[in-house]
Amino acid sequence: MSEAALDLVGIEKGYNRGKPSEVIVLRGATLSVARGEVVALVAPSGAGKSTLLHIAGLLDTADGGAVRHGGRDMTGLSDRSRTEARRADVGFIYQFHHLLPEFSALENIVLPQLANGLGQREAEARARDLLARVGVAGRADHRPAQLSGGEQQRVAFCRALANGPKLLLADEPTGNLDPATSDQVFGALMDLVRETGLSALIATHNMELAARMDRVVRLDQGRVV
Ligand SMILES: Nc1ncnc2c1ncn2[C@@H]1O[C@H](COP(=O)(O)OP(=O)(O)OP(=O)(O)O)[C@@H](O)[C@H]1O
Repeated sequence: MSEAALDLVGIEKGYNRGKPSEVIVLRGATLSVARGEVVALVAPSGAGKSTLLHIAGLLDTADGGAVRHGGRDMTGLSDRSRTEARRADVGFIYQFHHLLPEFSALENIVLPQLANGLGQREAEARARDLLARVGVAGRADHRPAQLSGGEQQRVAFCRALANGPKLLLADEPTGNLDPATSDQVFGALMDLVRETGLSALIATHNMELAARMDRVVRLDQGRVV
C-alpha cells in the first residue's frame, strides 16, 4: 500500500493563545490527499483555509496534531529541516501571482531551479517546456506587468511546479480572475497537474471548479467534514 501524499491528523491551531484576542481556528482537522489525487478544499471566508494550507505546506506549525508528507512525519522537525522538506516537497500557488516584477516570466521559473542546484541550461529548458504546456510560450521574455492576469497566473503555476514538487497547495488560484478567464486558467492548471501526476489540495470558493476535482472536502467549525 502506498502512503498518502499528505496526511493531516487532528490539527489544532489558534492565534494569540491565552490573550483576550485569542482565535481558535482549527479544532482537530483531519484530511488525507492520496498520491495523484486532487482535492478541493471549500470553506467560508475566515474558516481557516489559508491556515490549514500553511500548516500542510510547512510554512507554519500546528499547536497539536500531525503532518505527514508521503508517510514521513513532519511534526517536531527543526526549522531548518522543515524548510528543506518544504523546498523539496511542496509547490505553492496563491490568489495573486507574487512573481518577481523585475524578472521575465522565464526568469521567474528559472530562478527557483537555480536555487535548487540546477544548471542554467537545464532550468531554462524546463521553464520553456512548462510555459508551452500552459500556453504562454510566446510570453517568456515578458515581465509580469506586461502579462494579462490569466497569463500571470499561468506563469505562477509553472514556477510552483519548477522544482518538481510532490504536493501542490493552492489558495484560490484563480480567485482574482473574471469567471471566463478563471475557467480557462483553471483548466490549464488541471491539465498540468494531471500530466505530471501531482497530488494537490486546492482551496476554492467556486463550486463549479471544486466539482472538477476528484473529491471535495469542507472546512467547518475548525474540522474537515
Ligand atoms: N496571524 C494571525 N493572528 C491572529 N488571527 C489570525 C492570524 N491569521 C489568521 N487569523 C484569523 O484566523 C481565522 C482564519 O484565517 P485564515 O486566513 O486561515 O482564513 P481563510 O479561511 O483562509 O479566509 P479567507 O477565505 O477569507 O482568506 C480568521 O478569523 C483570521 O482573522
